[in-house]
Amino acid sequence: MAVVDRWAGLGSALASFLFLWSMVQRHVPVTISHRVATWANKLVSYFNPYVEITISEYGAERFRRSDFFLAAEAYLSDACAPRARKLKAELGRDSSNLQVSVGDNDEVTDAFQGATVWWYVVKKVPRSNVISLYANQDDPRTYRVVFHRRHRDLVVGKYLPHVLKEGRAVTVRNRQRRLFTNNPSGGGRGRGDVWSHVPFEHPSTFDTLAMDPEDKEAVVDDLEAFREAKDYYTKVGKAWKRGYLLYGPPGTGKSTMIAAMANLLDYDVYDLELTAVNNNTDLRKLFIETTGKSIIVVEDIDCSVDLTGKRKDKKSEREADDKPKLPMEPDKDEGSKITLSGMLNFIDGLWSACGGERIIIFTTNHKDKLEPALIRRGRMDRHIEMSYCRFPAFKVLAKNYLDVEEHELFDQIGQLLEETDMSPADVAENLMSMSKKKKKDANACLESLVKALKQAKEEAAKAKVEAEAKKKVEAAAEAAKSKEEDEAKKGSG
Ligand SMILES: Nc1ncnc2c1ncn2[C@@H]1O[C@H](COP(=O)(O)OP(=O)(O)OP(=O)(O)O)[C@@H](O)[C@H]1O
Ligand SMILES: [Mg+2]
Repeated sequence: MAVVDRWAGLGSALASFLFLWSMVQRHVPVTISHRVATWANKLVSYFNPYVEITISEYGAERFRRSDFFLAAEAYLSDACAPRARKLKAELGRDSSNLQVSVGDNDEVTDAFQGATVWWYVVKKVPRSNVISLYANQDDPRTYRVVFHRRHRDLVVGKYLPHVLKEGRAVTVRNRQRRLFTNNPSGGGRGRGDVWSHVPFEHPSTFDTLAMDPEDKEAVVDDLEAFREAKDYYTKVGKAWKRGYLLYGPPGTGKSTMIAAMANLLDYDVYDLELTAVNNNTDLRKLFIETTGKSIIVVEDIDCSVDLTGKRKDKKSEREADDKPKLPMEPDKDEGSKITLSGMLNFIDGLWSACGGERIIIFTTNHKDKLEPALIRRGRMDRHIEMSYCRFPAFKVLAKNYLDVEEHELFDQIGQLLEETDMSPADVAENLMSMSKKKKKDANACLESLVKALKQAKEEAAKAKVEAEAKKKVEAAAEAAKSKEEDEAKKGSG
């Protein structure tokens, strides 16, 4: 880098010369002084083979740090910090991770396709008599990127875009993922007004998720294909998003799977509570304020909106009838309700393409109650059934909870699980409660599970007998009633 400094020295010598020249230029015609200055500049650039590009911390938008600067900072901390002599360690804004970056007024060297690039971190010291209104801008920094002029095309055309791409990827890798929930409608305009967030720290992964291994592998493959498919979506002219419908009885792992998906893809989660949204306009606003690399979840979609478009809670829905829970026709009072058309726009409206890389997930306990238009392929691209715990899923739970992969009771448990519908949540609870008391005594846990399964089987058989008896009584009452009506008709005739 000494070479660069030597040329920088020559530049400043010539600058001093130009200053002296300006002192005497009032005695010289303007055109001549202008020419001399131009020649001097040409002379410097002719002999100085180095080119410099600066990246300022605050660009045109004075109140926001420039995206390129942030990407360059992340890139340097990842790729070049190990070679820097002065390092700066800080805690990320949302994270507990320690982030190490290149220190102020230091230089690092980077190599790219045979070209050497020098990076300088220059901190502008604030003038003592200036009071800044913006705390962050007290001491803005600038990156100077210096390279030989023969690499100009390479640096501008390839290296800087590479820095931007890699820097953004590092930022995504290092960020603390977040779980967002929507604030009640009527909030302001920014993301902070419509969504609140907490760190997303759910430990679920596909390894700990109990389900049929083949189904699990298919879901993982699908998600990984989606993540890599940016070019494909562009080629076929589709917004880069994918919809999943997770359906099945309570406690079968729908919410757990969403967390596993977020952990696999490294995405944020937006948990959309429809009962807190006033109308289609607010719904759109919420969608627009989501970012890329995110999963937008509507849990219990069948319980959120009814035929008239009013929101209701899960309990009152369960007491309601079996009609589809979203209106087919747009409601007349469109401004004050969420309608089916609003929901469809939410999923595949024009603005859903902004940013891309989003997954939309609906969960439900009653797939049959959903409006077919809402879940047709193309909107909900994949329908995933989460079912009661069968033997392959049980094996995952036994390994997770008890560290047991083989056991003499497995055959019996496998048989019982085929005959009895028990949710993975209930199976897990049996394994866990015993393991707490008996310090992970696998035998005792599995015996307790066998007992619970037998009991559940007996109860199911009893309920079946009772239901059949009730049906018979109802049929007999119905027959007696119609016989009475027939006789009454005959009597009156
Ligand atoms: N398939 C599964 N694999 C591993 N754990 C599971 C699974 N299903 C349920 N569990 C356990 O049971 C608990 C409840 O599961 P979860 O909340 O995912 O069920 P759900 O299908 O979303 O239920 P609901 O329909 O009531 O929302 C989880 O915290 C998890 O510990
Ligand atoms: Mg759930």
